[in-house]
Amino acid sequence: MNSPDISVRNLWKVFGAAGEKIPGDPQLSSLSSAELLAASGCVAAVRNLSFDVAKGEVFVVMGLSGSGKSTLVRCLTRLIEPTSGQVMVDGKDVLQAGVGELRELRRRKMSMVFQHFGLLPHRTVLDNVSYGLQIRGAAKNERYGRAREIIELVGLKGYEQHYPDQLSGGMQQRVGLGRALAGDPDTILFDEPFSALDPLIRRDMQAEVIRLHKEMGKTMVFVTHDLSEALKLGDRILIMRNGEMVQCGTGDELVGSPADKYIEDFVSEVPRADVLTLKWIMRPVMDGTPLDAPVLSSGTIIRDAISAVMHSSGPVLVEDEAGRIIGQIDRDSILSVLQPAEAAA
Ligand SMILES: Nc1ncnc2c1ncn2[C@@H]1O[C@H](COP(=O)(O)OP(=O)(O)OP(=O)(O)O)[C@@H](O)[C@H]1O
Repeated sequence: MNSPDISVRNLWKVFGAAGEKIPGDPQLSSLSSAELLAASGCVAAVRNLSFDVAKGEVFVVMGLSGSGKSTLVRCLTRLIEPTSGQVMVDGKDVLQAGVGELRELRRRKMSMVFQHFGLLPHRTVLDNVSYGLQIRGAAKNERYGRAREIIELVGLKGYEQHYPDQLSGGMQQRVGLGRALAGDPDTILFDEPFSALDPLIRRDMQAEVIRLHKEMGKTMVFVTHDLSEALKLGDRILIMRNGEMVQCGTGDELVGSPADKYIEDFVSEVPRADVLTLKWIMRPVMDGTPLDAPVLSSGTIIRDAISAVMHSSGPVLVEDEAGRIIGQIDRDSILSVLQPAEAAA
């Protein structure tokens, strides 16, 4: 992994009057959510989480409603005050930051895109996008120049003088995205940004995030409760349940090697051929496999290998990143991961 952009250690957020004493109390902290609520009146929304987000990574936080995703992402910039733990950004602990440092962190390093857009209704698109630069004290020419570039980047050229209520939901979220990008932060935090949008617009916006990530390479922390969105966007996905981490890994790790029954159920509907790579289905090379057989990379998604394998008269060899042959696959290995209807086709 690249050097981490964000490093979270033993982070807790416990809501309730006695919240402060829960993390350090071995008895209370080991209770289930329901037991803790009954015993102390507290809700542990984030429980002892530790993880790193690498520079330039798209890190998805996923879980059912109430699992603690929003609380976690808000704790990263202390929009919600964590109860205990450590959040390191650029080698500094956010939990120790003073008011001024925190303001700088939110203005320059980490911007947030919210589900309900959070736009200023009486300001134009241009003023909404340049707002962050205005409160940083940037001169009018500079902030409008930068805002116009960003407006073009997020596909809203021509709408500079429109007001939020003159735009569709998808366009309003483009403004939200533009506003987050305008200050050129290192990291963008997204809290379920597309869940209020129609499915088609949502797909457009997902593609937009993928494009912007490719072009700008920013670190992104993306909260969603939608597994297909998580798999589409995430380099890695952290799955939460009742404030705890159940598993954190790449999409193919979650689908190919679920940590427990909960994750197994979560990923049960995912078309495995679209997510798993050849490394998950290859077998050792067998005696007698011709060495001039076709070769595919172990990182190939199974769906993309179907044609080559089905058209090959024998097995297909699998190589690792260094070009070493590490296994083989054949028609049966492909058929074993296809849905019954696909396999019959
Ligand atoms: N201000 C608060 N006071 C008390 N409990 C809270 C507060 N905010 C959140 N909670 C509780 O913390 C838990 C986690 O909530 P959170 O909103 O982080 O979950 P979520 O996974 O983001 O859910 P959703 O997908 O519905 O937004 C829930 O049990 C919630 O009721």
